[in-house]
Amino acid sequence: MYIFIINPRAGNGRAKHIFSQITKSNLYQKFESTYYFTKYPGHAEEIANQILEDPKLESIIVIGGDGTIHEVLNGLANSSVPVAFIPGGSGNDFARGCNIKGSPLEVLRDIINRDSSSKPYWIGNYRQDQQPNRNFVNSIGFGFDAQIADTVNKSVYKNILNRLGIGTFSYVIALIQVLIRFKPMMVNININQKQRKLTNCWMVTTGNHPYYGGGMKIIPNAKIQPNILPVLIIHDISKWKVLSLFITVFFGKHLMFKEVEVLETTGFTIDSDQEIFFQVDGQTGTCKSCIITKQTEPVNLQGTNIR
Ligand SMILES: Nc1ncnc2c1ncn2[C@@H]1O[C@H](COP(=O)(O)OP(=O)(O)OP(=O)(O)O)[C@@H](O)[C@H]1O
Repeated sequence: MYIFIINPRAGNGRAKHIFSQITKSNLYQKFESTYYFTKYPGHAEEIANQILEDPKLESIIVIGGDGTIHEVLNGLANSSVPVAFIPGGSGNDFARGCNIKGSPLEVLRDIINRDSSSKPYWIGNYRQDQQPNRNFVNSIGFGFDAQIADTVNKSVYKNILNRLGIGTFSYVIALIQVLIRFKPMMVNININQKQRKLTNCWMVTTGNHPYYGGGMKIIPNAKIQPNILPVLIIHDISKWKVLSLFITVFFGKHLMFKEVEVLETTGFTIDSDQEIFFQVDGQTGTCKSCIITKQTEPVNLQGTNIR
């Protein structure tokens, strides 16, 4: 049996609308399924964890955005149950990263038709301030990008621009707002057996695929692969240069700047005496230390076009 988990709030109601369309289709009548709507933040994680006990469960189909798939994959712990995703959020970076194409019904058809050929996808793990280990599905970032994500999440313009289909523009507005007030971080990074102290650090970000902020190619060389995490570090840069650097992010050309480093590692730690702003799959907070690694066991994803 297929079990749908739908976030009715994702994409300002888009996910709910998509599921309603699906239930009216002939395709929906062709397989056994049931569904759950999430009722509050964190609920998708609880649902995913509970339905694992269901002996009839064949596959979980998530309809929502990046926050919803983040919760579901955290709720599944290390289970090998196949997961499929129908994008219904605002940013949908996960769908972009996994090359999920077509209308919701086309994606559903792919999921149903290809259920024997799921593709592996390697998520990342993070552990902040001695708290339990958690998973990131897209990316985790510290510093400037985290403050931009936080400003976007709290803004009034996010929903308006998303409705107009130009959601990425909210990141441009937030970038300028954050640029004016941002103070570079003082952080210690332990990476590839080297301890580095960065006194003028703008951001440290890693991801399981290139996309962030509704389609920006923040880590252009990130690949869906086991073990390796590309880590992008921006430091010792002036505010004006950051502005020109972020314009080039849209074309993936920001790696040309000498202040941008990309290292490859199996894991790293970051810490500071001060609270560091972080974003994980678009949700934000602060911490003083974090250990980041890549999960070795893959998630089985259905209905993607991962190459
Ligand atoms: N019933 C609900 N009421 C309020 N919030 C909810 C509910 N169900 C889930 N949520 C929360 O909604 C948040 C946003 O969901 P999600 O990220 O999937 O959509 P989005 O923000 O529109 O898309 P994207 O992250 O791709 O831009 C999640 O953090 C989730 O915890």
